[in-house]
Amino acid sequence: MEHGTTLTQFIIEEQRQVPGATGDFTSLLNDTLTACKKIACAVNRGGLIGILGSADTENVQGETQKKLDVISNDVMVDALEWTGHLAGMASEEMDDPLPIPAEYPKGKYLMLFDPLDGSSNIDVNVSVGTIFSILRAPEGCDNPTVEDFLQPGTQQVCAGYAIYGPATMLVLTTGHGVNGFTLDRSIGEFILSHPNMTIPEETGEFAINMSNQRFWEAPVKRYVDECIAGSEGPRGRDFNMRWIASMVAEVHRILTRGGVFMYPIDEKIKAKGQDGKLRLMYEANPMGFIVEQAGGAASTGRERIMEIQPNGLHQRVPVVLGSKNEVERVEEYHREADGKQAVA
Ligand SMILES: O=P(O)(O)OC[C@H]1O[C@](O)(COP(=O)(O)O)[C@@H](O)[C@@H]1O
Repeated sequence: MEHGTTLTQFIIEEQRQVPGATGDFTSLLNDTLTACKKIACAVNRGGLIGILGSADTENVQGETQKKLDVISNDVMVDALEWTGHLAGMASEEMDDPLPIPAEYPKGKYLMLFDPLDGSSNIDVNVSVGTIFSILRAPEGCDNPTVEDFLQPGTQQVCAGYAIYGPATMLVLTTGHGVNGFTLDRSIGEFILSHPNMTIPEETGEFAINMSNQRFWEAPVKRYVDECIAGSEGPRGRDFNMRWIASMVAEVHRILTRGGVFMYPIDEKIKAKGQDGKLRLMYEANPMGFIVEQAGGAASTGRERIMEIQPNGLHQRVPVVLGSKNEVERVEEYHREADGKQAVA
């Protein structure tokens, strides 16, 4: 595809390779693009129209919502509920699945999304984003239950994210590689700018919230200590560290120049009775699909994320993703530690 290709043209030409494609999926993606453009506009003008700061409401995660969390969620719902392509949708900001109102036709897809990822960065003007995952709805399903959404990541039809940074970009996969599109505000179109994004297997860059170090499990402590020990240590080479606190921005950096991103389980998270920080259905699964399609790997440290059978809409999981060799090394350290624990 030559540069200058719009995302709509890209998807239409890709769908022509899909036997029996009806155009539904292409339209659903177009509706999602429109929502992301509207969110980009709101994020961009946030300080001018008084929508920065907290909404003083809590979401199902027990987190205080930002005004833009709520606004972005409403934008996604308004852009998607009337289109006739969805049977239902679910979001980080909504406790339960949202059925399609009776006055609108129902469709054959389910959409899960994190309307604004990296919320802690909104007010400080650091990159944030929207993450989405598209699944097929069970045949003839008009009113999807939670169970209908609980499909492993391997069942995703499409996964993508919009990143609202110096440039607004949209990166997605439909299972045929990963492509990045930049919003050309002069024409209001996403244009192919990063064809066939791939993650190098080797990297010298890791990302983790170091302030949680004292709570980490032994395999993560060992991996990070060895990176920090650099050329004098067992890895025999130096590593750089990054932490933006927006998963979208971390994954985008890794798709652009490699790296490994970790939000492992730790004693602090366990003490809250949780299984991780990040959510499986609308953070780990879509990012796992994108990373794997770009030649990387996505794991909990102990298993492939995309093979997890979900047990809840807002289920949390540990996340280790990025350059394949590093993810496999972290998994190896978990096997060794668990093995030692199993023997002990
Ligand atoms: O606050 P911490 O521990 O640095 O965690 C940052 C992580 O939490 C998140 O902000 C969670 O996502 P939300 O902002 O959608 O709740 C990730 O984007 C990011 O990687």
